[in-house]
Amino acid sequence: MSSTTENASILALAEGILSNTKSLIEQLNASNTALPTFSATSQALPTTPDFQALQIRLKAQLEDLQLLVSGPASFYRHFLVRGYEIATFQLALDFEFFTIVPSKGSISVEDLAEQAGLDVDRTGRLMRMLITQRFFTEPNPGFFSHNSFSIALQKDEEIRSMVHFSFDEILKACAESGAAIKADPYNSDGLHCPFYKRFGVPIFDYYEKNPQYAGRFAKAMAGWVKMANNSTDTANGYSWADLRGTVVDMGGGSGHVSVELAQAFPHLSFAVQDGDGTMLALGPKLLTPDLKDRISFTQASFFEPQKHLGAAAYLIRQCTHNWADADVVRIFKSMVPALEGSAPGTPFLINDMILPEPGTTIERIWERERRHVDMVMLVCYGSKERTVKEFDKLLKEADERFVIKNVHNEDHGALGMIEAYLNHGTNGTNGTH
Ligand SMILES: C[S@@+](CC[C@H](N)C(=O)[O-])C[C@H]1O[C@@H](n2cnc3c(N)ncnc32)[C@H](O)[C@@H]1O
Repeated sequence: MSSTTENASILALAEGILSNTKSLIEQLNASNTALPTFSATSQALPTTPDFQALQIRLKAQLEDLQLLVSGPASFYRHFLVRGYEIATFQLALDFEFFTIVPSKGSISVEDLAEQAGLDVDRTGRLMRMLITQRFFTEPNPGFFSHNSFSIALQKDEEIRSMVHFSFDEILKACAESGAAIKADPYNSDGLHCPFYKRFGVPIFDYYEKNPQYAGRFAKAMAGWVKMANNSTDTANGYSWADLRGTVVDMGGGSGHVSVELAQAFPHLSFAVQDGDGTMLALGPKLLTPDLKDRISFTQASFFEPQKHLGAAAYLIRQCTHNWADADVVRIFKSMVPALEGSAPGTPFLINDMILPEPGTTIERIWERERRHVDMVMLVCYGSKERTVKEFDKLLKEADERFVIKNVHNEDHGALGMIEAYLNHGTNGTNGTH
């Protein structure tokens, strides 16, 4: 359940919009940011938590006003054609309109069509459809230029990769959702999900077999960090300063999170583990000389018993959401020998998105952003994002002695941090430090 403006009159909504727009302008003035326009030279907006909170409030009001002003019939008239709007955008990405249209000046429809390798008629029709949605402009008939929204995809290859991969393989997988789930309505995992139905392999195997798309996926993930603004959630989500020793970063990929933490907390060392040797091999290249002795890389599967004993903490970041419940229980079980072999109270840190418990009153847009990612998991991995209660249940299923001691960032930020431990203390201790 999300907080709503459900019973607000359209006038109250409009007044709220006016008041929040004034606050937004004040924040922009205070940070010396020019007011946004559709011009290709419009300045980027701030990404501070205060500004984002205001954006979310305003967007919820704008959305409600738009819905109420439209009414259901007119709303569905526009909703049902989103598939065509998405097809237009997919074509613009596939035919590289965003990079072909020059950053300054304009390009004729004929030149754009020739460079894109597409006929002039459909090039013009696609561009004019996009323009109605506020991507690109047509300053003179038959000549196209960028606006602030289209140029954003030219300027940043990582953000463009995130958008393109979403409109390519992920959209194709989404289109198989009905067929995949109807074929097997009671099973959901990497082999029973729309991605598997579309491509015949689990998603990680797909990228192993298609290195050209694996490269775009890696860039897309870097783009997502910029768009979701979540890079600081791990560093701020736990009291790393209180730890001493080595943090094991399970499923750490190239180790980019360990690198960031090692820079922020120079007293700690990190042992990055990942199942994928190729991703792991990228890690040592990220290391500056001062980090070389503090970060190690080992190929290890988190489904196998954890071999690194006596760590200061075990971190698993953005991995549990890729796996179905039964697999997550296996991952948690594989931690038990290491936690038994470590000091009582050694933290097991699960750093993943946390969904609100049903019935919690929160911002609708905030919840929707989390449910978007939950749907990514459903479609691409047959897995899910979880509430704290769901994590607790899986931990207990793996071993009754798991206890959740703390939850950080539960109701703000993009990623939460569950601080669990294995209660194996002796002499009546409860296992905590
Ligand atoms: C979504 S990425 C998260 C990477 C990193 N922890 C982060 O937060 O950016 C999931 C990672 O899990 C790794 N992975 C998949 N299966 C694994 C396994 N069985 N054992 C260890 N790592 C695995 C993938 O190679 C990938 O690096």
